[in-house]
Amino acid sequence: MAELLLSAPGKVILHGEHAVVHGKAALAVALGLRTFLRLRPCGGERLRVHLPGVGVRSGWDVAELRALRGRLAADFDESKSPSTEQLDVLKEFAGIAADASAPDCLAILAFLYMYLAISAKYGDVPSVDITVWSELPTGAGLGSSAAYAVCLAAALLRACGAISCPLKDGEATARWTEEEMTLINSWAFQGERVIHGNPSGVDNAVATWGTWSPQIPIRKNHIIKKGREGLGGCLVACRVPTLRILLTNTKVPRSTKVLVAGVKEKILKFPAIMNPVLDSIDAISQECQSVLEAMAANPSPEYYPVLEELFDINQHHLNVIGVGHPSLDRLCRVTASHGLHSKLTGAGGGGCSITLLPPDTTLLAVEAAKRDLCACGFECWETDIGAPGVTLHSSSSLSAQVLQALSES
Ligand SMILES: Nc1ncnc2c1ncn2[C@@H]1O[C@H](COP(=O)(O)OP(=O)(O)OP(=O)(O)O)[C@@H](O)[C@H]1O
Ligand SMILES: C[C@@](O)(CCO)CC(=O)[O-]
Ligand SMILES: [Mg+2]
Repeated sequence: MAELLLSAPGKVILHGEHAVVHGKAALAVALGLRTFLRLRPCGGERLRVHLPGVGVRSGWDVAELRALRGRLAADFDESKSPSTEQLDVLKEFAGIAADASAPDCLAILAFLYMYLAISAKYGDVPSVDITVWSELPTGAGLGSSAAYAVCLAAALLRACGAISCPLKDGEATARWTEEEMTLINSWAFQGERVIHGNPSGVDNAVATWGTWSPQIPIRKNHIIKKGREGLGGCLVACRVPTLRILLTNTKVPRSTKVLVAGVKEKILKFPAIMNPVLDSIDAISQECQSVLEAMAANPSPEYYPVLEELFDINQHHLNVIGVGHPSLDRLCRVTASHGLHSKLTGAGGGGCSITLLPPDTTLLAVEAAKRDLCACGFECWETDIGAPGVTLHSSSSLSAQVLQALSES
């Protein structure tokens, strides 16, 4: 088989993080920052993996992996969750402690699970050398785990022949068919389960399908159907506005898995208090969607104060459900001092926030806000919102920087 180069985008959640895990709506957009994967055939019956973002360089004998697959003795399917017993066997095999949650451990575990499950269902993956490199910060709320899982799912499914290679000679990029993307998304969701514990599936859906429009309403357990209906509906029914957003990374590390588990615990402890908050977040997502649709039809600046107020209310709600952080409070105060409104995005607990930049925001105000945010030790950047989902690339379509990062293995 030939070399494969592919990529998947990160995402920004405008509203609905955490609530989406409990069946509420979320509005998410694909981000112009991507994770890239290179798969190269190699000899020697070895599988080699290089993940520079999390400091992993590992390799296993293919025969050893086949034996491990036998030990798991499972009927793998894209609709089946990884079981605790299976993950325990993988941890033992990879020398990972039972309670390990470090980025490299989770990355290896997700890789091994997807490799074994996909090869068990569709046939052996040949000896290959896989490198994954990302423009996304890891564990910062921008969907790095989902972009990683989507890249792995697409590469492994292609390597064992379960999906086609849509890239024709002379083409720069290509996308898979709807049916193939559904399969990629389902396997990526299982990879996300290894990393997140109990993901909603919103992040992998966005990384798979991407979006050129700033809204895909998605609910847990209706990911593909809802997401596709939502996306199709948006593209057909309305034009959507381009939002200018400043992304800020507090650089405070956190784990989505831990934060999602913490919210669940709070809901179980105080259902009568927490459930109305989730309902309110759901209403915010619905309201934001209506406003965005109205803005698309009538791009008037009068809508921005509403969007800003929704950011403020949701940020308070996210603090109430326990996923705020002092660094995020500080960030919101700094942007507020420049008349700008922010909320955390993704799992919270640190990580990234989004700040809305209405069209009348002066360059000077943005620069002043950025300067003050950087002075807090944060990193911020404006980036494109709306990006294609999982994509196959020819090597000539990738920048020299990406190619170099992928070949430094
Ligand atoms: N480029 C990568 N290479 C290998 N593993 C990665 C890569 N990017 C992410 N991961 C895995 O995903 C984990 C981070 O996932 P986590 O869900 O906590 O954060 P996130 O996806 O960046 O944020 P969020 O889920 O809030 O959007 C890392 O600890 C690592 O295991
Ligand atoms: C916090 C969360 O809602 C978003 C993480 O990007 C988790 C999920 O949806 O799986
Ligand atoms: Mg994640």
